[in-house]
Amino acid sequence: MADLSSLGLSDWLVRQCKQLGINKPTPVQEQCMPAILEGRDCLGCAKTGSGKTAAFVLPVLQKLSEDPYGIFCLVLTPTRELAYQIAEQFRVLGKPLGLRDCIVVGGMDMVTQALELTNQPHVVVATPGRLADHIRSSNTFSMKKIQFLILDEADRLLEQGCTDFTKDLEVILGALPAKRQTLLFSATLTDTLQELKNIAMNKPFFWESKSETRTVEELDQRYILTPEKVKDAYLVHLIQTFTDEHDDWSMIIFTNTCKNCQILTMMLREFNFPTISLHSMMKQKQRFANLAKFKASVFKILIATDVAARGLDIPTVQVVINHNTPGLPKIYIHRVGRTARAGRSGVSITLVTQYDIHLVQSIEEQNKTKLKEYPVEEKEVLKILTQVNVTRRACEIKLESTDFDEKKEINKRKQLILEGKDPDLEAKRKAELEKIRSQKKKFKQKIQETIQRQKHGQLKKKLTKRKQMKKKKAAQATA
Ligand SMILES: Nc1ncnc2c1ncn2[C@@H]1O[C@H](COP(=O)(O)OP(=O)(O)OP(=O)(O)O)[C@@H](O)[C@H]1O
Repeated sequence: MADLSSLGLSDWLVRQCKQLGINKPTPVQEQCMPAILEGRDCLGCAKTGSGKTAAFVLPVLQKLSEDPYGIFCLVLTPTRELAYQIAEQFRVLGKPLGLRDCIVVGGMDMVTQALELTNQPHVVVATPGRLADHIRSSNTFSMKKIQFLILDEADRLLEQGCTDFTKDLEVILGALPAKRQTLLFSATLTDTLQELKNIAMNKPFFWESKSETRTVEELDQRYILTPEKVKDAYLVHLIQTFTDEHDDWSMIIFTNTCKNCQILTMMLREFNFPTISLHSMMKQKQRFANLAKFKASVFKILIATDVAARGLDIPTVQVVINHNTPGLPKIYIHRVGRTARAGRSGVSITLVTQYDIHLVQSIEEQNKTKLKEYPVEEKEVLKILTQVNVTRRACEIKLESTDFDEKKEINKRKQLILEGKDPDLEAKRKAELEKIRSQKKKFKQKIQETIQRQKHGQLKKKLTKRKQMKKKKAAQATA
């Protein structure tokens, strides 16, 4: 295996890596870094926890040290917490350069970000929505000279859907030079490969880890079959047994909605489990504070929605529990990838109800691995069933009394005001965007229908003509 200096990194950068415990390159780093240093676009698809962040941070810092200017590099990532994590890696590794970075994410003060952007930082790490807002609303900074555009978790940034980033990415790409290096990384790239290649300008270098499975060998993937109504009792029992059998541990529990996240946190606290939550209905400062407390092991259990499913690198996490079975195999891969990172071992346990069997089958099929059953004494679970369900119900009632849903709207408005935006104007803008989208959709449908009608018409004409020809031939034959 090559070493970091033979891959083209200067001594100062190799020394920085060693300080971080990065002594030998991982496969994705060994394969992708030389191509990036040669100036090529690159698509890197490697398993969770395999060092994809350093695979792009290191070559960017190497190139920046040869020609320091700002804005040199733009990194886009789907969540705010990931943006902070990536910026931290740039900062620590790029310290000898006096690296100036700027984090541009939602939920934080826009004016402060705008001032930082005007200082032309070397590296900008952003979530697409907020950066697009800055581009739309001001021309006090330019990205026309950037050398690198990086899409971390690229498939998530490019996927179409209700929360897609498409509009914002179009605005951002319009503000970048065509002549640049484009690097795209993710653990689940291949299903959107063509779209990814469209973004990457010139014959990208493509590398993906050879193994058939997307999850690492060190990950022990388990499941528990449980009726929906008994699921929470299994969860409490799992945490209790884990607490009894281990001293130094921490776990992430993924669930499907912000409300469930809130209720499960309240419920587990009733059982004196040190639990904290992370979801998109929380104020941004609270999200960062909770994540910091979990990373510092002040709380051992983090209950999160999929806002935490990708990229977060927290070495102490030994267990990931899926309180709900993820709807897509790739969500499963990213969730369980929060443990068993950088060669460490880890366990994932998915609570599978009678409604989720088909989901587990598609996870096993796509990931080419069989989940093994996790042994649990069912009678032990049934002993606490009533207590758990009563506690959960009490938490639900308590949450309802706080108007959690209405609070969502109030929070959103407050957040917008904090960010220096007018909530009513935002609501109007969103409504207009929605209207344009639905008009575009109707227009597309109309075109499709017209094409279908034309095809149908042409087909009809052909059939009539064929019939007439047949009749003519028949008449000639009888004449
Ligand atoms: N060459 C290396 N040797 C040892 N540890 C490394 C090396 N490169 C990165 N790491 C460490 O491995 C951990 C995981 O790295 P990173 O977060 O970049 O993984 P990833 O591939 O981006 O994972 P995900 O797909 O979940 O985002 C980090 O703590 C990082 O510091």
